[in-house]
Amino acid sequence: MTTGGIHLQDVTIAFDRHPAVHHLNGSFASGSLTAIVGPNGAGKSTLLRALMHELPLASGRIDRGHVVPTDIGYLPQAADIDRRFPITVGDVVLLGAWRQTGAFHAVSEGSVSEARRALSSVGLTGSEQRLIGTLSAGQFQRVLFARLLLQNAKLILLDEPFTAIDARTTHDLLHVVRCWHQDGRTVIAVLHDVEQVRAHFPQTLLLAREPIAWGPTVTTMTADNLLRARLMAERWDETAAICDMLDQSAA
Ligand SMILES: Nc1ncnc2c1ncn2[C@@H]1O[C@H](COP(=O)(O)OP(=O)(O)OP(=O)(O)O)[C@@H](O)[C@H]1O
Repeated sequence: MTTGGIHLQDVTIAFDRHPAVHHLNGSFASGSLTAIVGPNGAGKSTLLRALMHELPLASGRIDRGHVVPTDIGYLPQAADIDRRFPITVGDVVLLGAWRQTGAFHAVSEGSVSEARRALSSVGLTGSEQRLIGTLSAGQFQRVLFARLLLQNAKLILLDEPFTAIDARTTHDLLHVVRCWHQDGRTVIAVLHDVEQVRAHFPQTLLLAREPIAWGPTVTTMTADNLLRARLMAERWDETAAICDMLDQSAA
């Protein structure tokens, strides 16, 4: 499943002209498994949203190779999802089949069987009829992974997929991530657990609004680099305007 890789050239992303990510250059190789790590407010979620076309760039460019928007599977942070909506587990998983069904077409028997299989592979066999509001946080995260399985995306973006999730669920969902990687999909995950990154993610982008290091995890996740990222975060000027930031880094 080749995507041609995702190439970033001098990418800057800003909100109201305040830069959240700036001067980011580098590539996510096709089929790579990368963690994005950095302090709170480092621009990690912002970068994911730009990768999935949700945010415009203030400058620079992202070349997504052969990846079109429908090839991208995205898991937002759990806090961004409202679970009070009265729909069933089966319906949430079937949303992953929207590329086949479109907006107004009936769901095929094939998609229903796939949804059932996807739920089984995340340990939720037979839970199709449950309302999502009745699930634990870990069970709901399994459902969202099942939806991604059904989507069959080439590029998978996960925003803090294991935050506030129990160890058993994390273990099971890390297995799903490994399978995606073995299938040759490109997987990028925002994570905070340094040991988890070292154990399971071969590549890391260490971000503190600007890149601290990007490459093999063994060379990027050093104590020195982690300290640099933390010190950068302590010095952030939240009111800095985009032009000032660009001027400073050119100086
Ligand atoms: N919609 C928005 N409007 C204005 N500013 C925003 C918006 N989203 C993010 N920001 C700002 O952009 C910066 C980067 O935020 P982002 O959420 O990308 O950081 P993060 O690295 O994902 O942080 P965390 O680890 O806390 O989730 C922060 O200063 C944040 O306040």
